[in-house]
Amino acid sequence: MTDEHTPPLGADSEVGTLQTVMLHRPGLELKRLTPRNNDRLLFDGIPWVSRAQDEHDAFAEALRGRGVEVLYLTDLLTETFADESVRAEAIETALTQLHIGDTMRTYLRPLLTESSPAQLTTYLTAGIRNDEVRGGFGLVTSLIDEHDFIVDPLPNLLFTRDSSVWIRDRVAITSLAMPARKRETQLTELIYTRHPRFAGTGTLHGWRDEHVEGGDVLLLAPGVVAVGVGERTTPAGVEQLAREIMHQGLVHTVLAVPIAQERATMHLDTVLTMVDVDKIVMYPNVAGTLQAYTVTVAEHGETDSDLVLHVADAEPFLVAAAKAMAIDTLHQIDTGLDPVTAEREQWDDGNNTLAIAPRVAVAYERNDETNSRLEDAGIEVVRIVGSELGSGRGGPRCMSCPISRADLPG
Ligand SMILES: NC(=[NH2+])NCCC[C@H](N)C(=O)O
Repeated sequence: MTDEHTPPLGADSEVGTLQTVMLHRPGLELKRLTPRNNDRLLFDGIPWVSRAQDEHDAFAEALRGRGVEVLYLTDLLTETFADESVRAEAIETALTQLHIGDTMRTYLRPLLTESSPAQLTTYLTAGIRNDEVRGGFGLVTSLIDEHDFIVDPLPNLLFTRDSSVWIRDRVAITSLAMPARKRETQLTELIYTRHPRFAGTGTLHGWRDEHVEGGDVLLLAPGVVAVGVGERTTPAGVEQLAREIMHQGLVHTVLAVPIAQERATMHLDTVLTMVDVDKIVMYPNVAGTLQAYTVTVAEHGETDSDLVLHVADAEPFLVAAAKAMAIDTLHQIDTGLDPVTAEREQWDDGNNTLAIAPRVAVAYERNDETNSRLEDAGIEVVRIVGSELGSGRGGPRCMSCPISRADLPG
């Protein structure tokens, strides 16, 4: 559903003027975090939820102040649930995925079916704790601790970057690697396939059992995508993504970029982000060693599986990227940080900026050194507070899924 006020869907760069973005305002699902489950649920601490909400509201307001339309994942989901058949489909998929046994399944089905669209959104995002179910008791509920979950909460929904990514006018429904996040894409898939605003949008999702996460996917330039391969995106995952997007003619080159399989560098966007059409901010401690394999099409085929790929030898990332982008140099902002400061600021997502236009980037204010070097290089830094938001290890780029960006001039 588009009208003259709705920009066309999609993005073909990291830096074209941001028009529409999907965020998730942290809610009840964050209140589920305890010292017993935070590691499994991929948070490094227990956030102060009301403060996290304030910080997030300020982030959204900073974007709106720059003319960006902010959509919230849970609003879209609730709107999608206005349709009873979508609710039924969501409930069946959720029930199939949960490890709860048939007694609990039989009990939950009517509970979920009778709930309102908004209540269903809450159940599916904030989860259901054992002590919150009344009746339907069976072996499973007796064996699970009363404060454990029948339906796990999804605290990492905050990081909307990972559970879907737009490449030109298609949206990839990703396949998340960590068990704690798997259910997230069930929700993004419902939104993109069933919400009227996205009617007719083509989806990419041929991953089978492989993984691709949006935080690993960087749209370096129209036609050129870099994909991190490490803790989250798997080698066969990037191959499949490359096949799909090259077969569909969305891009001509994919750069596969190996990154250390560590929490600190879980996604490519924790290591580098773009701040201008030809400038990136990059974690200096990896800058000297980051490599890329350039993947292009050697021969087209009937289907994406028939495509013959050409994979070049690994080259330094900046060299491979500039060649693919057909520019002389992809500049790395010289942050000149000593390795310890660099390591501290990388951990706090200093390199995880969200460009809202060429040379304008949203960044956590705490990363003083990186931010002032960005400013020295002529980048306008829109600072946001992230003391609580950051405890999930994600910055402004992780917390945003661009749905529409203006094409770059020229
Ligand atoms: N695009 C990103 N860097 N996302 C960060 C995600 C952080 C989240 N706690 C996770 O471990 O999955």
